[in-house]
Amino acid sequence: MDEGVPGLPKVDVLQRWVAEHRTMASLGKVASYIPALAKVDPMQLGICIIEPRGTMMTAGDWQVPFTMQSIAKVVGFIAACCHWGIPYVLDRVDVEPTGDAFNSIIRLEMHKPGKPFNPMINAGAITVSSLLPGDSSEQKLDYLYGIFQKVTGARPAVDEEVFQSEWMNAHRNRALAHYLKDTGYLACEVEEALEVYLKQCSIQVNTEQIAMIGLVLALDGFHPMSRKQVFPKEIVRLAKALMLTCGMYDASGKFAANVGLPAKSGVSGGIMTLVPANRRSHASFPDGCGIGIFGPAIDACGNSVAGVSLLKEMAREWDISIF
Ligand SMILES: NC(=O)CC[C@H](N)C(=O)O
Repeated sequence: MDEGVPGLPKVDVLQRWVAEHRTMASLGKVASYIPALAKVDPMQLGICIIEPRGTMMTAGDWQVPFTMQSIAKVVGFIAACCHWGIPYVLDRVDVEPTGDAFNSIIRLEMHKPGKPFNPMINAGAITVSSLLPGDSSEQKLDYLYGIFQKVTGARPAVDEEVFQSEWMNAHRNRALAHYLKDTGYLACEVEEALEVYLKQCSIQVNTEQIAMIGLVLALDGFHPMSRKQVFPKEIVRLAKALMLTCGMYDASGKFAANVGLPAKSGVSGGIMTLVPANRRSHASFPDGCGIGIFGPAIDACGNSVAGVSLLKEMAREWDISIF
């Protein structure tokens, strides 16, 4: 723990904030359109912050496992870019925010027919899943899990109950995938792309693992523990730009205004965010950090209510906005 280390935020401050912001969860609801997610205790809130030297600050329900959901869209996008290069991927998915819900279908047909707006919404992420290398869902997932493992050191586990629950209720995602197949943007069969996409959503993590991914992104793809450049800098920069502009769905603008960090949320209540190295004289995290949050009660946009509220307080008090 960093408590008492000069220049670092105090863990007891963080714990007090978690206790205060946990109450905000009553303003949100756990996602119910995936039945397995509806069973979770909505009042949980946990956070893990990891700095490049490996120092960790934690509070609340930081060890509770949850599924990555849309946070995995960042890893999927990085994986596809690592294999194909950026131009090939961006020919198939754009980098523009939509202002629509994460599972919205409406713009696909209305604008640039069929080309998904960005990889952080479902249409874009399903397209990205179809691009992963391999001739089967197993091979594609194997590649994706390998990318995940480069950061966390472990092969990810899929929560089978959540996956089955999503698979049986994936009507809207299936509709998106069929539309993408029709317009030629899906690089494999519909069921294969859906299996890859929904299994990546069902990867089980806790706040420490997503903080670790956030930290590697903060360091432009450099892994401070293995001391290897695990992803090319250009790809990580693009992923962070997408997180900032599209990562919190149609609340991305408000999040940039109120918090000012690249972030990605998921309907299970996770938020992965990061602070880049900051040379401002009183910077709270001068060498940067990765932040993982879990708070399962979400708002109408699909973002953790207590998690966003906690991050606003941190941004205000610790001056961690990138702007
Ligand atoms: N916003 C999310 O986290 C969405 C992920 C979810 N598995 C879905 O596709 O509906």
